[in-house]
Amino acid sequence: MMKLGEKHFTALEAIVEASEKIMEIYQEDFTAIAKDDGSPVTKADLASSFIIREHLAKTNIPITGEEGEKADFEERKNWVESWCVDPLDGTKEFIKKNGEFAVNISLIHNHKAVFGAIGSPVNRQLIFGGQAFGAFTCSYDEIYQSNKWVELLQIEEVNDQLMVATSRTHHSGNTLNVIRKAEDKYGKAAFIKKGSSLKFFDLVQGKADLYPRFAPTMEWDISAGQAIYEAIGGEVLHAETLEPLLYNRPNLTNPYFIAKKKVLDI
Ligand SMILES: Nc1ncnc2c1ncn2[C@@H]1O[C@H](COP(=O)(O)O)[C@@H](OP(=O)(O)O)[C@H]1O
Ligand SMILES: [Mg+2]
Repeated sequence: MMKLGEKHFTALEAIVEASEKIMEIYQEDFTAIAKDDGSPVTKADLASSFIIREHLAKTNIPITGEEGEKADFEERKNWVESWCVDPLDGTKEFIKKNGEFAVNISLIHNHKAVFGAIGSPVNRQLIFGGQAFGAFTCSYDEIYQSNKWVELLQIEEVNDQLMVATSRTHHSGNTLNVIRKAEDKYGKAAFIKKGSSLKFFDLVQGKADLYPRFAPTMEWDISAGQAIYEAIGGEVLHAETLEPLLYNRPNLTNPYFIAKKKVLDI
């Protein structure tokens, strides 16, 4: 297994520092404004984006992110390596003040998510890793104490009761079809409802077996989680082709997908 390098630590630091700013704003009376696409944005999204960009600028690797300039595909198609950043994933949950938001950073290499890190600002906990590194969890205070990191175990079994992760706010009929199919094989499912990429905390710890998503998401919502999950026997598959999702695509909106344990057979 490879050890994390300087750029990976820069990403972890960026998440910790951005999270501190997010939590400062979380305690205040902030307001949300609507973006051009109608989705909400707050001072916290923008402040977090600024901090993360400042950190990642040290790596000289270009960035695709939810907030800030997005390069055209004409330029992006030449990128061998790029960061993909969601400075505040789950803005709706942040506004509702239910704690279910996250900060996501992934590293894309030739369209594949090779490293990912997700931070929970409320719990001050990180998950991070990739196929070359393995996957780990640690608290925000432990990023430079690798002896305190907990290595996440390879996922080898489906839970006795099938556990399905779902969005708190975005659903569709097809999600139910996939769940029914899995239930035919594994019995009645129970649900873990959670906003944002925090769902990947449940997936990588094996608590959730399946996360079918037949509603829109963007590259920065899922790529970090995919990199970590793939390191330990999880997969994130295009719902139609059943191929792993690729990134830095012309269209940054993801296809519908199914994230699941590899051992879960549907
Ligand atoms: N109509 C839409 N188009 C694109 N992405 C959407 C969308 N509706 C929701 N999303 C994505 O779904 C994410 C929330 O996921 P969930 O429903 O699992 O909590 C949002 O993250 P942001 O809050 O960062 O915008 C957003 O990126
Ligand atoms: Mg998001």
